[in-house]
Order: sequence, then C-alpha cells, then structure tokens
Amino acid sequence: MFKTLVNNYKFVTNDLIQNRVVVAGYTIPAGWIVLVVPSLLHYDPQIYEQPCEFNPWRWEGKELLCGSKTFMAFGGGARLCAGAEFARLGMAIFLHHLVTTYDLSLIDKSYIIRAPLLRFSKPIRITISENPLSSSHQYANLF
Ligand code: HEM
Repeated sequence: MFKTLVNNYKFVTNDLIQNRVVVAGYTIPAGWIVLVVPSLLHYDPQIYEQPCEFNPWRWEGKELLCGSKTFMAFGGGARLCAGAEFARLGMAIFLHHLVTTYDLSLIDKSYIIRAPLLRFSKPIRITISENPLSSSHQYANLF
C-alpha cells in the first residue's frame, strides 16, 4: 500500500513538472478548470432511460440520497445543499398546483442541445390557461 502511494506520488510529481496531471487516462493540462456538470449525468441514457422525456415516475422507489453518483442535483459530500429537503418540498407543492390548476401547451417546437450545459435550440414559448376542472378554479367561483 505504502509503495503504491509513493509510486503514485512520484508519478504525479513527474507530471506536474511537465505541467499536466493524468487522471484515469485523461490528461489535464496545468491551468485548466475542471467542472462537474451534473445535468450531463442526469441526461445520460446509460443511467436514465429516455432521459429527455418528462417522466416523474422514473424517480419512484429510487434512493436519492446524498453522495449518490447518479443523482447530483443538490451537489454532494461536504458541500451538499443545506436546503435540499426544503427545496424539494417547495418544488413538489409548486408543481402540484401548477399542473393541476393550469393547462400548458407549447407554441412551437424546440430541441435540447448539450454543449455541454443544457439549452434549447430556441426560446421556449408556452401558452398558459386556467384549467376549468381544477379545484382552485371551482373555489374561485364561490366568491
Ligand atoms: C432547486 C433548488 C436548489 C438547488 C438545485 C440547489 C443546489 C445546490 C448545490 C448544487 C449546492 C452545492 C454547491 C457546491 O458544491 O459548492 C448547494 C449548496 C447550498 N445550498 Fe442549495 N440548492 C437549492 C436550493 C436551496 C435552498 C432553498 C437553500 C436554503 C434555504 C439552499 C441552501 C444551500 C446552502 C447553504 C448551500 C451551501 C452548503 C455548504 O457549502 O455547506 N439551497 N445547493
């Protein structure tokens, strides 16, 4: 074990002298910024089946705990988001009211571009109308 560490140390030292470091076969030149892009992980079809499809049930029964290597929306490790549970609750309440109170429809199509962050080919425009069957709409009519 000690020998391995010493060998690795020498290996890294030699690479640093040459202004680079090699990690898992990837050469990272000195001065480069290394970023984690969690959205790429969440849109990896090897981890999530048809990742671009809206499918809230994909999360059912999954452990979305801190430190997971397949779910990093709230970061991980020592810098894990302190408001993760609060944010999840807020989003669940917001989304519930959004989709049960309103009808949303796309005005025109757009597709996802990964470069490497996610963005759309053109701005997303949607029409929002109140769903007449929603319970909040019925309550509104009482007053
Ligand atoms: C959808 C909503 C949110 C997302 C996606 C999110 C995401 C994240 C991520 C990825 C980090 C880690 C940053 C890093 O690695 O340096 C983080 C940290 C943090 N978040 Fe959030 N966050 C959200 C909402 C919130 C809310 C509502 C609060 C507070 C009420 C909050 C408080 C914090 C704090 C205090 C940290 C720093 C933790 C530390 O460094 O020890 N976040 N968040």
